[in-house]
Amino acid sequence: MEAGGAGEVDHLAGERATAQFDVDHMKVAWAGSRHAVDVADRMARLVASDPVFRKDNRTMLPRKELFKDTLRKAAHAWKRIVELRLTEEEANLLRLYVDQPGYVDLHWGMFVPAIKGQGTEEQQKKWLPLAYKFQIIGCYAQTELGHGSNVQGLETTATFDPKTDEFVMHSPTLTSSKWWPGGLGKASTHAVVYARLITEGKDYGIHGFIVQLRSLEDHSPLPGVTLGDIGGKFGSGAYNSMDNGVLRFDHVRIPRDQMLMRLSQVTKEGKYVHSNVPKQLLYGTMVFVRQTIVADASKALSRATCIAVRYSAMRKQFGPQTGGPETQVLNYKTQQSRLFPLLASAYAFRFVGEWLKWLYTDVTHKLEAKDFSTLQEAHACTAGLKAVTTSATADGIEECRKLCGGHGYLNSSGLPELFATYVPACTYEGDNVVLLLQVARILMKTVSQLASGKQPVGTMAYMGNVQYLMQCKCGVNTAEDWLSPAAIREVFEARALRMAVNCAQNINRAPSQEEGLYELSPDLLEVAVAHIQLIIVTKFIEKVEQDIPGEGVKEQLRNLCNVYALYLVHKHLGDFLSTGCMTARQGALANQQLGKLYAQLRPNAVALVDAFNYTDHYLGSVLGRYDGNVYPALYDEAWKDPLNDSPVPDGYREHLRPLLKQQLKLSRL
Ligand SMILES: CC/C=C\C/C=C\C/C=C\C/C=C\C/C=C\C/C=C\CCC(=O)SCCNC(=O)CCNC(=O)[C@H](O)C(C)(C)COP(=O)(O)OP(=O)(O)OC[C@H]1O[C@@H](n2cnc3c(N)ncnc32)[C@H](O)[C@@H]1OP(=O)(O)O
Ligand SMILES: Cc1cc2nc3c(=O)[nH]c(=O)nc-3n(C[C@H](O)[C@H](O)[C@H](O)COP(=O)(O)OP(=O)(O)OC[C@H]3O[C@@H](n4cnc5c(N)ncnc54)[C@H](O)[C@@H]3O)c2cc1C
Repeated sequence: MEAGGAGEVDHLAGERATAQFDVDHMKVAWAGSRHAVDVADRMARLVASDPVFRKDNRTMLPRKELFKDTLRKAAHAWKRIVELRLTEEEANLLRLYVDQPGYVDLHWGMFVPAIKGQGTEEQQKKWLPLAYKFQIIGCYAQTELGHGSNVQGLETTATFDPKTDEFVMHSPTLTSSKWWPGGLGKASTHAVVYARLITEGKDYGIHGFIVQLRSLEDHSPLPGVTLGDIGGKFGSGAYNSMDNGVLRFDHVRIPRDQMLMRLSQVTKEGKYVHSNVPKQLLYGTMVFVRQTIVADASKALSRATCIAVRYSAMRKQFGPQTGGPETQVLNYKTQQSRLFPLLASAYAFRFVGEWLKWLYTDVTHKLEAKDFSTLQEAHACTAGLKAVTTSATADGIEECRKLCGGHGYLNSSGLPELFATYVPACTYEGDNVVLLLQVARILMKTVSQLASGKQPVGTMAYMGNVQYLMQCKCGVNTAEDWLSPAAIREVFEARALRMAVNCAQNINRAPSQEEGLYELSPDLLEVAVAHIQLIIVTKFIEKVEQDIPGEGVKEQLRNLCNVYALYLVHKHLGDFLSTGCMTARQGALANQQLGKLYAQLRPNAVALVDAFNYTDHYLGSVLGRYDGNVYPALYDEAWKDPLNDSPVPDGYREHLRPLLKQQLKLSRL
């Protein structure tokens, strides 16, 4: 927990004293409201003070024990939620702070939303109360051994039998085995299964079905259902707490009313009826989850940067040639230029995540009113932001590990497990490359419609300003000029649009559109990234333009926003130069300004990570401790490893002793 208890010494007090802003108000800006800070604080402390939620030994547990520990924590969390009558907001936060991936994530995160989004009112009335009370446990079974990205290529079949008014669920091939769904392997009693709907001899493509998998009496798989876990995954602890599973059906029958029928129906005579709605609504659960993944990216990256900033502030190496105390590694300019852009990115992802949540809610209201005009915008923003933020976060966590030197490689630093748990976010809920290509296709379509005078809307509205953006010249003359939000916005808009137009022109030169899209797909990825980075920068600028209370808070956020934008300019300078958006000199000025911003950020760095308001329990890192008292903690932690249970290791008698004795004999010869 935070420092302040009797006898505790705050080794980072000096760092905290140099902050030039009101940390308490920054906590509000980060969390979204005073209420959000208070609820999060209460839930984090509740979890941290409960011994069942202990996690410091997690990476040392064998898989079976880790899984059992996950079941115990999930059951205990549910018990506390019921006993304390927690609200949905409080319950979600409690689960977040328990911080152990498990079946509940998929139950609440995908099974329930799939039924809400794709079930009729009647189906919702039947299934949701069961799910809400945990009388059933559900998962989301879409991906198969043979196909994940290509959802239309799934092979599982649901064939309607009008004689019995049932669907027959079947896995016709090995590759049709469901493979990966979280919670499926050992915990779930039910699944929303995606399968090809076949009726009257015709294949109508992929639809969702609620299928019971296990007995509610003894949890054994139902007849015709084969179930299991798919095996150990990357890293110790980490995502191994999750029972990602395999599922096969051998002609399993389910009642007709277990097809999710909000978007399309099958009558009892076997007639297929499609409601007058876009078929992509079938993908609605994925859009919902991608939006939550963007919010999670800021949590994971802020955790990693919190650990790296606090540790870098206490760690000392070398010193001035003239003698005197050693230098805090955070004072090295190289450390700052690697770490501060990640800190700025954590804030940027937090605010774009907040905006994306608003967009998602807005689109959902429109869909309810049968207005489908913003569906494409929702798809492009959720897919693109999911891809860009998760890739940057995974890379950022790994960079934070390196920023902590050797100690960052220890499990007790928390960083290896955080990385191993986080990195599959680049793959699940849509491989990042596949998702960026979706965004790029939409951008190419938008460019092709510009000539006809169709005005792009939403986050693509800037493309309508094509005449100006294709020829504008960046007006920056001094390093300070880069502090202008208008200048930053313009170069990001010009870069994104010019890259998109260039790519569209190259595609048009190809023998066919399809061939062009195929040949130029590496360029298309960069086009999509440029567009998404523009969105993140724009939303950060808009955030900073709002009324933000608290002494110095707005100034710090403006600083972070400029760091984020100019770091991207520096990193992608090739894009900006090759599209003629700026000159090499202006690029050098941006880098010069970046150096000045790092110097301004330095005295505020520790306070900026304190504003995340993470408990030591949630951080799970001896290096990131609030009090900065790292060395005794590292030393104590080492002795907890089971390898240190005895001074002479198991295996000495069989493998070390004979070897040593043999060497002794040989040396005597
Ligand atoms: C120990 C603890 C320590 C630390 C913890 C720290 C951090 C942890 C952090 C986070 C963890 C927390 C939570 C995790 C939560 C969840 C993760 C768990 C599980 C993940 C679950 C899954 O993975 S579920 C499976 C997901 N699968 C996919 O995403 C598949 C990807 N593929 C697709 O989406 C599609 O098939 C496609 C889009 C790639 C292609 O589809 P299709 O072939 O049908 O389409 P076309 O390309 O032909 O396009 C046709 C038109 O449709 C439009 N379109 C496509 N998709 C959508 C959409 N979703 N919405 C709207 N429109 C869409 C497309 O644009 C085309 O439009 P046109 O106008 O051009 O016709
Ligand atoms: C930890 C974890 C949890 C998961 N949980 C669930 C779950 O709960 N439920 C569920 O249904 N699924 C789940 N999944 C599955 C996940 O959604 C898929 O793995 C993901 O969608 C990627 O699909 P894939 O595995 O088929 O990758 P592939 O598509 O086979 O990707 C392999 C490579 O091919 C490339 N590629 C593929 N298509 C293209 C293309 N068109 N153009 C260019 N390159 C391409 C990719 O970029 C990648 O480099 C989970 C996966 C993981 C890792």
